[in-house]
Amino acid sequence: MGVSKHSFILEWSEPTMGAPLQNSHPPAIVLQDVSRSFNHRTIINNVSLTVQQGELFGLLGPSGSGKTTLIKLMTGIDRTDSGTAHMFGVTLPKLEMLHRFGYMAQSDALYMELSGRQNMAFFGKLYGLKRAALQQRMEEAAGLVDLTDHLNKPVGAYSGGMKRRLSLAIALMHRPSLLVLDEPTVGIDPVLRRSIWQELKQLTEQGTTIIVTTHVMDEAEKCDRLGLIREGRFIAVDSPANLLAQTGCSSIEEAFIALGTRMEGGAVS
Ligand SMILES: Nc1ncnc2c1ncn2[C@@H]1O[C@H](COP(=O)(O)OP(=O)(O)OP(=O)(O)O)[C@@H](O)[C@H]1O
Repeated sequence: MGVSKHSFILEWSEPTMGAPLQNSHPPAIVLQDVSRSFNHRTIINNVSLTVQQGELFGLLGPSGSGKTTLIKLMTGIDRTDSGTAHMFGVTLPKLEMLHRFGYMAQSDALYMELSGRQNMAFFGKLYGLKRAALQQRMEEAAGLVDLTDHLNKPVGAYSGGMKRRLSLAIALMHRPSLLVLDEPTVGIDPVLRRSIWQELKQLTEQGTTIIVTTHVMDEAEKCDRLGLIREGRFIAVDSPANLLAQTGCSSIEEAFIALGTRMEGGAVS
């Protein structure tokens, strides 16, 4: 049993002078010269990035390149060693911002002995949803990930893909302004994956900002912009079309390899 994402201890921080607090439409995320090390090893190296509200932003990079670490810094789940992170104009980390985003971690944070319905109800209440709204949102989110018929089973009896789908439903349930999804479609079949991506697109059209990590290239191509990350640095941040045009490649995978070779050691923000 693990609910690690909900048990992080965050520190309060005061808004920084000069932070864009007066702007009614501040970017969803602003990272400025952010770095993070573990055990004297630099994992995120001086990264800057702005993600606008309503953007569908994809993070693409090899295993261990720092994607999960970066999204933890963007959300204030982890703190930077240097540099600053803002979400909707608020300096991170800040406890109250936990209600502004839905986070789907790579490892499912679910109670195995409870049913899918009980898990959804538990997290829904944590997010402050009350009876009627909670019921409605649970039904909507479960339908979206095709779990309606399995909600009464204990999660311990779910397949890996079903657990992923339940985690996604929980992240979607409180309709956050920002959705952060760490490899959301691993173990999900192609048909359902397509409908989940259609829903993600619709959410961004309604103003939700989505940040998603993926290894799946056809998913990467659906993003408004992609950040290609290698060894804790961006080697490129641009729309899929521009990345292809810039490299003359016919696929994002090839573009990633070409840019990695071309820009060895360089950082782009
Ligand atoms: N809390 C931590 N303590 C020590 N090392 C860490 C910690 N978190 C991440 N790392 C290390 O940082 C590196 C980057 O990890 P991260 O999970 O950010 O990569 P990733 O790009 O998300 O990889 P994947 O695609 O495999 O999920 C790895 O070498 C990992 O072992």
